[in-house]
Amino acid sequence: MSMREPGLCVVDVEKGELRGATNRYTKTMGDLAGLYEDEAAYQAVLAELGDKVVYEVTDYKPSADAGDMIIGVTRMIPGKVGREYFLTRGHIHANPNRPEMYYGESGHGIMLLESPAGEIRTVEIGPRSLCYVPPYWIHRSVNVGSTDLVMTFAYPADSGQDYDIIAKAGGMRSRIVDDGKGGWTAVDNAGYRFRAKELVDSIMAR
Ligand SMILES: O=P(O)(O)OC[C@H]1O[C@H](O)[C@H](O)[C@@H](O)[C@@H]1O
Ligand SMILES: [Fe+2]
Repeated sequence: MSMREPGLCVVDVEKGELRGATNRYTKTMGDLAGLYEDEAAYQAVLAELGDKVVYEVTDYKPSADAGDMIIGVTRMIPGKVGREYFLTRGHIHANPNRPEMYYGESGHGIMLLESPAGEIRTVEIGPRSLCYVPPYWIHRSVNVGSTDLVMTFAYPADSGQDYDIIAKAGGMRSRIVDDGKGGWTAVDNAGYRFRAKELVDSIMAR
């Protein structure tokens, strides 16, 4: 690795972005086709939101070198598709043994995690919560609040993102839905298919 200059960015909690970021990544509802359980509700929300940004990431990426680090901010608007709260696409790191941390800035979120073998964990994130995503866990954030969910994150620069792992399993094993009392609950995803043991073993060997 070569010497690099120190950096400084400022987390703008109100805007839900990182001032001084080198990249911006945005998703509209149209980019999230096939992720929600209720297709009719998805079409209705899509028609309502059009090209509105549903979540965005602003990050500072000095390099993609092993040992370097990416820092950034993610912001997701509140809402539901049917009973299901707004979510990010979700991924496992392409180098699956890389971790991540998320720090709650504002709003109320859930980090939904799934191991390659299909175990599920949920971590509730509010302001000043620091969530540790260990190596090998598939992760997706969900906004279960009524305001923007804003989180700061950091992860190794050579992590990468693999989205196929979720798509091939028919989604994540659980969905985060309205519990009917203004809160949230995790329910089974009826379309979920467990990964073959050989695939789980090969991921865990990396
Ligand atoms: O990549 P997605 O699953 O769409 O999630 C959006 C973003 O979530 C987090 O903030 C990660 O640190 C980003 O690297 C990722 O791109
Ligand atoms: Fe990640």
